Amino acid sequence: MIICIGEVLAADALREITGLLDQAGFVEGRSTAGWAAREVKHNLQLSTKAPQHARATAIARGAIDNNATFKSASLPRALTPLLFSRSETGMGYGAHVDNAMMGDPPVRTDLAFTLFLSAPEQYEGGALVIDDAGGEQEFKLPAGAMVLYPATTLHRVEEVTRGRRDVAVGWVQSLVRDPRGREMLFDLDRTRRALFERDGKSAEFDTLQKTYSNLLRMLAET
Ligand SMILES: O=C(O)CCC(=O)C(=O)O
Ligand SMILES: [Fe+2]
Repeated sequence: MIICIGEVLAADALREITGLLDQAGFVEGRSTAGWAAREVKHNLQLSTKAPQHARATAIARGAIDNNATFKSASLPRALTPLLFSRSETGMGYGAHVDNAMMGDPPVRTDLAFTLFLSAPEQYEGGALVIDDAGGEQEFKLPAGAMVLYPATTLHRVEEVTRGRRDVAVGWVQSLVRDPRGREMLFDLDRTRRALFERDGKSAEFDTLQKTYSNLLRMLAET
């Protein structure tokens, strides 16, 4: 399941992050790629030691952690630190698969996300292309929007042919490892919320609520 979530970052949060990134120095992106992905990773990233990193992370994480759709779809158990990546003209990231485990303490990368920080009009090329069961799908979303996708896929970022593409990327270890389980819980969650919205706390809602909770109990690992 690949989902796009609009307006994860409000305009003021986006403005503050892009302001921070405009003042920051970026370093070669290769250092954080696995040994094979390194060959095809041609971008820049904000060093985690840069003074802007902590503030930009705090703003972005505040928005991501509070996003209801993100929580419902990913059921986060842990997130890796955010990576602020920049692709200038001529840069991109060839086809690769993300490392299964990242960070210290290690986070299992069940899901990956790209939070777009540049508006699509600011660059040409630079689409994130994800190769999933249905074929290749391209994503180039408005600034502040996110694509959340299985980290198990081969994916790439097309070369930027004009302008500059800034994004924040991260990975999620889900409470529910099996993507089929996550999808069922996501569907049930949306349905129980819609039913509650429509009819209030009905008997049907209570049953659905029970099913959601019991399925989560059955599938969640902590
Ligand atoms: O920039 C993106 O949209 C994705 C980058 C990526 O695939 C990665 O950092 O592993
Ligand atoms: Fe990747």
